[in-house]
Amino acid sequence: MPLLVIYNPVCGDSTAKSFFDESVLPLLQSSGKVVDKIVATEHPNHAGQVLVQFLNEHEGEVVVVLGSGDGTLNECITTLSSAEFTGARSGAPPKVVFVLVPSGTANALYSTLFPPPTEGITDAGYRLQSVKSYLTGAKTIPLTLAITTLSSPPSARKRPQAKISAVVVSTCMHASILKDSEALRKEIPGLERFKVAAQQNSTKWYNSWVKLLPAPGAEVVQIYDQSAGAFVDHPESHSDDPIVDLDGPFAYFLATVNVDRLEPAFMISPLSSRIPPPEAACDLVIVRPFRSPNVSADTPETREAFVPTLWKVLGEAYHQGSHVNLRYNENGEATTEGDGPSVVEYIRCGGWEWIPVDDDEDAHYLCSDGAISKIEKEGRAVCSAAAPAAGAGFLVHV
Ligand SMILES: Nc1ncnc2c1ncn2[C@@H]1O[C@H](COP(=O)(O)OP(=O)(O)OP(=O)(O)O)[C@@H](O)[C@H]1O
Repeated sequence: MPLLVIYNPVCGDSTAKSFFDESVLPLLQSSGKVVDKIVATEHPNHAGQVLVQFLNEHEGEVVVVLGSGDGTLNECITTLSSAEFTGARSGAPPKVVFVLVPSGTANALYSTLFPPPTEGITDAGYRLQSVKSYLTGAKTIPLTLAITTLSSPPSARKRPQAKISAVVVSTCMHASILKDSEALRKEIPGLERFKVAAQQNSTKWYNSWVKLLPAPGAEVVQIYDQSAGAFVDHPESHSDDPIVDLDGPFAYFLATVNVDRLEPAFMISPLSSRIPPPEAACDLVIVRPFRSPNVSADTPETREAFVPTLWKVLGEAYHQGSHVNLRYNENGEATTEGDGPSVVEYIRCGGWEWIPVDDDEDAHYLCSDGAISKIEKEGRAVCSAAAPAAGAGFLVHV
């Protein structure tokens, strides 16, 4: 099978080149693998261009050993999804098998597929697990894609734009943090900028209309029931009318595919690995402040008073994803011992619509695998989870 090696020399702590030169390439060679092409990316989107060119030059399914974070993987998938192929490939979507070498900052997909702790294993050993799976011919798994269509208002008569994600699609706090941390990059180069951006956005609530749609093979939308420890049918989703409408305001709204975490310890959608979906689906983590018994109005004071609840949710996500078990107690505190409403609504669905309220500027931002888009005024974002067509799509060695 044709073998392409791509690494991003500037992602994460910029060690991809030395790791490939000293560990990955020698291991491939000593295992008898012939590499057809090796490319160090030179600019954003380069990885996708290289992959499309490689596919045009080779037949059948190809293997890509990819040294990067989630952003470069996304570039490969996005470029390929809209590429026009020539010759034997025209009309037949390609099949690409990725062998991941985590080299980015967060490596959400890799740390989900190969979860820490890593005791008893060296750093190099940890990073070579997908390579070893490839060398031993072990398992591959298909990636589900989340396809988000950003539409303009009907009067604009513009084509919708599609964003493809293999990890996360979010609005609200997560999108705001990603947007603002980019603006802080020059001023604060390290991870500290995410904390500063989180502080800047801690009192924001976001107004939007939301619809939840069932997965193609499921009749209804599902919601996690803490008492049952299982997904159950959403009480407002019925087989004759499965779409669920949710009112805002929202503090947190984040959907994942393929991953249970966004960085090794930040397990924001833990049920995607604890109770794996039987088919392509999004796991949605939602926090709506009005579920709190202490919140009955949207005022600067109630927003300020809600900040500890939001921090509690995010803090518990770092503790094996235990935010999914938080409930309000009689004092309105978020606690795992409470018996009131769940603080987080954890939804499993086929997709969702986000229609931001016009005058809420902040509700118009959407994050797709780290890239920020702006939804136009009177526009909307519609996201759906998609499984690859048989014989095509993206797989990962695990
Ligand atoms: N030579 C290059 N110079 C500058 N940017 C590059 C170069 N090659 C790739 N890039 C860009 O680097 C960005 C970051 O890469 P990537 O997302 O893989 O790593 P990361 O952000 O460190 O990790 P993670 O996504 O896991 O947090 C990508 O958006 C890609 O476009």
